[in-house]
Amino acid sequence: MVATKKVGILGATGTVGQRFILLLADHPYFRIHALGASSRSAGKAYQDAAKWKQSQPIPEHIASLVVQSCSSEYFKDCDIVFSGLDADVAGDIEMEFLKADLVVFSNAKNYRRDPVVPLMVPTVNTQHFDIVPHQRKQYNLTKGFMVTNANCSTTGLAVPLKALQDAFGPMSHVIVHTQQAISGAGYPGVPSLDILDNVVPHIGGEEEKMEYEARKILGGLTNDAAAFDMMEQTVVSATCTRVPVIDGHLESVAVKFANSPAPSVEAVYEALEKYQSEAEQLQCPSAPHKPIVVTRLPDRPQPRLDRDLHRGQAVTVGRVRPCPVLDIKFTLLVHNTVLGAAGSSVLNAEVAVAKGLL
Ligand SMILES: NC(=O)C1=CN([C@@H]2O[C@H](COP(=O)(O)OP(=O)(O)OC[C@H]3O[C@@H](n4cnc5c(N)ncnc54)[C@H](OP(=O)(O)O)[C@@H]3O)[C@@H](O)[C@H]2O)C=CC1
Ligand SMILES: N[C@@H](CC(=O)OP(=O)(O)O)C(=O)O
Repeated sequence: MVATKKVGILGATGTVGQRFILLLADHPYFRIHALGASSRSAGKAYQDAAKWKQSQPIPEHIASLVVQSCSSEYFKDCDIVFSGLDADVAGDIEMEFLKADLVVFSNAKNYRRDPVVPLMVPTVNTQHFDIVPHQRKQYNLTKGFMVTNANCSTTGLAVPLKALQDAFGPMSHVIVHTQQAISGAGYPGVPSLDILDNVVPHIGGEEEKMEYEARKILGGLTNDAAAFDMMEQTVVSATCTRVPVIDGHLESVAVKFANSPAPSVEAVYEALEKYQSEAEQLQCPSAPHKPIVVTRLPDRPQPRLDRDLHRGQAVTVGRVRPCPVLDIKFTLLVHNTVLGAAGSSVLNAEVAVAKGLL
């Protein structure tokens, strides 16, 4: 039985913030205690501040909570602070919270490349929590620490790549092409006249993030748990596009393994099916029973049909086939605002609780 933890949400009114509200409203041991957003929202009841766009209503006990500005003084009683802040402001605000010795789980890109901050996908690299004691020393903290989650497209990619790396050793080349949902751009996001009846073949900064982040996530930690070892032997090439889908990023992936011969299609399916995560072994309440849902149907995965499997915390993988250029290719689907954003933070925090870090 885990003792109740008070949690705060920064950026609570945004697309990711709204997902946090839904994921945390009935959580078995996290209780929403404080909500933060910009000065446009501070002082208002949540239901008046948020442009609520979820298919479920605002949970009753949250609707009347007053939104605060994002200053650590209003969050000092929180055991955990989840951040869905706009990246333009996340850097300064999250650092102020960390220096106030608070525990911060961030969705923003600002600290993903920090040498002592884990970049964590909860069904992939929760072993990276081992750097927390070193991070605390660096920042002179007693109980606080910061963990970031990855870019939403990188998150979907990292899960099957980890299963393949565990089963068949390192990959030398990964080529990925994404078809990303419009909710990835926040609210109001991409203008309807740009996206309806159209595909936009560019998402600023996204390809560089995927090419870097996958290698930090799939790398290890040094023996003294004071630095990350990037997965240097793998080159990742990404092409990112925006398509008129509301939620769910679809990705076409081709990989070449460093070792030969390459595994068969059947061996790849089996490795994906067998893959398990530490989050599930630790019996975290939001852990998917299967981090990877394998489909052998020829026309799946599809965003509308597969994004909510395992409450949006699993990655669906299908269409595994030989690649005439690299070794094998497949298609994956990730729910970009659940496992790709708020869901990752919540599950990362559950793992931190299970590991006794807070
Ligand atoms: N959408 C997605 O799929 C994913 C998003 N992310 C990342 O998560 C973060 C949030 O994204 P998203 O929810 O889409 O963005 P939104 O634009 O929908 O929401 C941004 C939030 O930040 C708040 N905010 C803006 N300016 C300030 C400020 N000056 N001070 C305090 N709060 C402020 C807004 O408050 P207010 O309402 O008051 O303006 C709002 O709550 C971003 O860093 C994004 O890159 C990561 C992975 C996936
Ligand atoms: N850029 C992503 C969402 C996002 O905000 O990513 P990041 O957290 O890496 O900035 C998308 O548009 O789908």
